[in-house]
Amino acid sequence: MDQLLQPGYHPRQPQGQQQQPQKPLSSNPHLPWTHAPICTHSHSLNSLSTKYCVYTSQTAFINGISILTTPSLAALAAEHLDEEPLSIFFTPDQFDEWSSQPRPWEIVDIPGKDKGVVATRKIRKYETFMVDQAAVMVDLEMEKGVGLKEGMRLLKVAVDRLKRPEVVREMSGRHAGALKEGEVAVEGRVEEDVMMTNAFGTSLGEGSFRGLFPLVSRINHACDPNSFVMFSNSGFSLGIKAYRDIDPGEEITISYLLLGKTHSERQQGLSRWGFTCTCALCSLPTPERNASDARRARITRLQAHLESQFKSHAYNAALRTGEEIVSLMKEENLTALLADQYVVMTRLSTAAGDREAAEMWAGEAVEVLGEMGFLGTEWREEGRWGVEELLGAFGGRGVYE
Ligand SMILES: C[S@@+](CC[C@H](N)C(=O)[O-])C[C@H]1O[C@@H](n2cnc3c(N)ncnc32)[C@H](O)[C@@H]1O
Repeated sequence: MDQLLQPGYHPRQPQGQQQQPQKPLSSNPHLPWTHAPICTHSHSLNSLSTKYCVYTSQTAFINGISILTTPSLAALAAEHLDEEPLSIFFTPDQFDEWSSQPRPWEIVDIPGKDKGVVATRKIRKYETFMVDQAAVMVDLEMEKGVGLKEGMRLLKVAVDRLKRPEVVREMSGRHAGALKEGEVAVEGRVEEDVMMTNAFGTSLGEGSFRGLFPLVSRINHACDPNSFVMFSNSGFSLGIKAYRDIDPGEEITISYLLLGKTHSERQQGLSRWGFTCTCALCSLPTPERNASDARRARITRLQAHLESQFKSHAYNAALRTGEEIVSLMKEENLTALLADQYVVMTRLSTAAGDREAAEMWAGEAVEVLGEMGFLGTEWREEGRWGVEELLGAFGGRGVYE
């Protein structure tokens, strides 16, 4: 459930010739792609001779999309190119309201962070206030299989072929623009920098990808964020929703890391983005920060304990452990983790034969998961989320899987 920004990092190498952008074909045998795929083959032992290509549709989505992947995953991707994000994240009423109003945020300069996104009106708790669609998707297996040089060459082709390549190139890659001393200008370097700085971890079918979402890429990190990312099933669209009410002028933030980490774990996890976090949680006075860290470390220990209790069928003891986890997560304001914990409690109560408790925990889980948007847009009306339905859909989640 946690949103993750996962720019894959690999060291820089010199590059070869410039690839010229190609024009869309007039009579097109490659539909739904608007350009002839450009392909290469893997030379890694794990995926020897696997074919990877750049597939572009300039007409799909908001900015067009380029996908670097295998022909079979491209065929799967082709089934989703007409995905309409508004109908995924909004009910028809919300859709009308959304369409008739200006967007409730703007991209502005934020001191010390380059750009960022701020609210222009009050955003309500759990409101979806931004939708975005991938502009570039890169198969992680391709990156490993074809090597950095070839991967960067194809990435540049992928960006060149977009409807508006500048949407990607104007993003602030950490190194984009300024060559370091002794560094050679290489093909695809700017594009690779932007991917490293701005891409999210996402998926398509069985494949893991780095996905570049132009709007969401402007949102800065906070360890106690006011917003979170929700992906569509295809992985091509996402919605940003508020964890709590956000005031006009307040900066929109998401967490680039899994939630629940201690201060030192967070700073270490964020080091790859090249900034030291000064969010409200990281800036707490030392005694309060230590107390928060102690609660977070205890949650981690208790989760391991609960897992062993579950495995040894000590369900009632596991429920008591789980209750302490719930209370600590509430103190730490870890809403997304709480939703999972409520599912765990439902499952434990069911295993313990306590139907009443199972229904109570299922109610808590459904409330949070529903409000967060994980049960679809009509979850309140459907009334179908009892214990069995919840465990059927979400029972595989939890700390003891
Ligand atoms: C996904 S981008 C966010 C948007 C970016 N600020 C921009 O101007 O496009 C990630 C980069 O933003 C900066 N950033 C994000 N959160 C930050 C924070 N809390 N403090 C300082 N810099 C931050 C870092 O340079 C990071 O590598």
